[in-house]
Amino acid sequence: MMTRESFGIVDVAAAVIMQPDGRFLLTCRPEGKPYAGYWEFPGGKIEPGESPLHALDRELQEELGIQILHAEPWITRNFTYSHATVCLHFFRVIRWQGMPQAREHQQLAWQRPDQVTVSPMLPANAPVLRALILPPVYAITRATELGVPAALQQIELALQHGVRLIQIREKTMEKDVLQAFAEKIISLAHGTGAYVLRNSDTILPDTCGTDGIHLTAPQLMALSSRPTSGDNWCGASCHNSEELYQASLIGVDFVVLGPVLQTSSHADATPMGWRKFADLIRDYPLPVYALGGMEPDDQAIARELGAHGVAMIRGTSRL
Ligand SMILES: Nc1nc2c([nH]c(=O)n2[C@H]2C[C@H](O)[C@@H](COP(=O)(O)OP(=O)(O)OP(=O)(O)O)O2)c(=O)[nH]1
Repeated sequence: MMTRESFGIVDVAAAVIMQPDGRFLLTCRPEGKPYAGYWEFPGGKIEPGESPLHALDRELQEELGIQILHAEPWITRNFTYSHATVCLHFFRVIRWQGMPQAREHQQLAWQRPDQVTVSPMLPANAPVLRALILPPVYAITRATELGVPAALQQIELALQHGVRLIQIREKTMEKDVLQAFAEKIISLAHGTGAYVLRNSDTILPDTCGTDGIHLTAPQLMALSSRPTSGDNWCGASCHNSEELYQASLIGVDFVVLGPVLQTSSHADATPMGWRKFADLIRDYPLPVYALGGMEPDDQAIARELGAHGVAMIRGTSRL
């Protein structure tokens, strides 16, 4: 029987073991393995007949002596090494039993997403570390509808409730008003360490002080490469598998997929529902935010189905 391994693809399950304060565990590959001395997420090869989650549970027991109590599927990335092409199935492990111990005499290090202090890292893992910096909630402005003072108040409150990623999505706002609005948001957001992206359909220039761009789906489909330099964030709006594929091809940092549920901001759009959402993002390489009718409580279901988090326009006022 032809298996994925006979085509040279090695399936691997890997864990982002996360503390409530956002720190996660990296381990150093022991002597005797390819890339010994490189840092990686705990995990290992999936054996024939095993599900990725079972394989991960087995590996974490063998390597660290812990048992998974709650894990969420996250992203799935392929990478070609000289020894093999690996397909890495990442999970976020939120609860576990036991205290991680170095059962294979490997070094262990708890790290912060924005401040990784160990190296070298396995080459496949750079985008994974970058993805871990992304916060769980993506807030989208609606000042055209609310008026600037109310929109600023809503953003200020959202920042106080921990929101760390904001998109300015004012497509019809007059230039001077938009620039003043953007300046205020950027100053509020940067005061808390939050990132601000500008929607590519606004008239804000790329020198306006935002931390990157959010592409509309038509703009995403028209591009042949990622528009910003590596340091700037680049997100994209997707509604179907073609757009998701294009986003992964040009290598944006994350996507927003929807509408998942009915939403008054796009009342004429047919929502895809959670089942289709989960089907579309299964084995997808980039972090995905669910969009469309999202409320703060929807974070749990979105993550359970493999999303990175939720994007909200109205829901931010209920955080
Ligand atoms: N565990 C893990 N493996 C990774 C990561 N990133 C990455 O490219 N890999 C690659 C390295 C290896 O080619 C492959 C994992 O294979 P492995 O040899 O460590 O698997 P294993 O623990 O089952 O080892 P073994 O019993 O076969 O010796 O996946 C990561 O973050 N964690």
